[in-house]
Amino acid sequence: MVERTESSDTAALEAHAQQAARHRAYLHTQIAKSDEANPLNLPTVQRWEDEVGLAPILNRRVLELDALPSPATVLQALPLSDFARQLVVESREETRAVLSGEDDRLLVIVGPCSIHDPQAALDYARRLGTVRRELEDDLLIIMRVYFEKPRTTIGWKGLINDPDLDGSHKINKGLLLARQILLDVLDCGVAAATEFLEPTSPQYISDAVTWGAIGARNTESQVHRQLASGLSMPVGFKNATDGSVEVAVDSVYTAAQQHTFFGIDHQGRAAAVETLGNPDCHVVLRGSSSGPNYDAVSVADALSVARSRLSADSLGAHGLIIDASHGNSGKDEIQQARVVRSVAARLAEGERGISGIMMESFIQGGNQKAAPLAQLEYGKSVTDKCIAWPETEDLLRELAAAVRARREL
Ligand SMILES: O=C[C@H](O)[C@H](O)COP(=O)(O)O
Ligand SMILES: C=C(OP(=O)(O)O)C(=O)O
Repeated sequence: MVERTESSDTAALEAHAQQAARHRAYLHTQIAKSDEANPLNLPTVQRWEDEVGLAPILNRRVLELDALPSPATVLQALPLSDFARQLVVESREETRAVLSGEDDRLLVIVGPCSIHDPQAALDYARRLGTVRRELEDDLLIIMRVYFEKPRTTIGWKGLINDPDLDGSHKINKGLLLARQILLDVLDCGVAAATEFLEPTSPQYISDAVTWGAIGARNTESQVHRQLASGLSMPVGFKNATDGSVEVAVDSVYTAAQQHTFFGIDHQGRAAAVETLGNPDCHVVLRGSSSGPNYDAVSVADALSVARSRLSADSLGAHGLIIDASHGNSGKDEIQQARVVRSVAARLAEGERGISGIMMESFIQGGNQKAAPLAQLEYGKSVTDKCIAWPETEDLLRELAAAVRARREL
């Protein structure tokens, strides 16, 4: 097991609370500013096609180009505290160790399907922080802090894209708000997981992320595989929505290689990005439109595909993660809890191929239709149905007991 330092001690957290409160007050000023017409005094983007006489053929379907702050501007305005930086470094290393089997704990990625309300996110993070510390000998708990939602067709695309949930798409505000929430979650002593969807958004938030996901709708995308090859944290590739595990294994293989692709640097300038390859990628089994794949046979099959594919190229194959939601539960929170219990039972019987589990959970169970915050019930998902907090606590304790049982075998 990776040695844990003082960062998880209650005393260190309390000492940190004052600094975090001052930090939050500052951040609120920044967010308020971002609601103004021209946050951070950004230059107006000129319709260049008019100037060069290309208006009849260029940007014919582009309504508006609004300037965004550079990643460096956002990172400098909202920096990680020393405490948060240490938590990210340690928790990334712990995650890598759990995935490779050096650490016998279970990785648990748990939290709302999507973040829409900063207050509810922080409330959830505080609850999770307490359980995280209580169960840290058996579970490595990381909170789902998801700001970008991949849609099957159309729908709310998450807090970064539309922070006011009203179709106004204030991405300037969304970026700052998302970053503030991540900093707040880390300051509670809770490491964060997120899905990376837009290829340039990681430059604004990835320093605060311990585990990244590439979702089922993007797992076969070259752009996302390239992105993962340059990310600094372990990344899980979901199986495809049609159930294909092979495309996720191909992703793990591809993301481990070096790539050169289009991106932006921290000043927001277009850049050819050259990456080293990410050896800490792995598969996430999330079920599919044709049914679940969390059962023992599906897990063994996925591991065997991954091991033969990756060891042939001298790449270490990690254990995999079961996503108890999505295709594994038909997005039903009652079924999701059953999936978690079934996985816990198998762990207790000695299953070692499963390194982690993902659960969608929030303060209240179920979900509601996305709408502006004032019209919403507090602490309830605006995307997929979530397990309520009291049951989440029970499930976390059951998973910890299963890990202890597995250890004793
Ligand atoms: O996790 C959330 C959803 O499952 C995902 O964004 C797809 O949602 P949709 O099918 O409702 O668009
Ligand atoms: C969208 C998600 O999952 P998937 O890509 O498996 O549908 C998610 O985890 O939020």
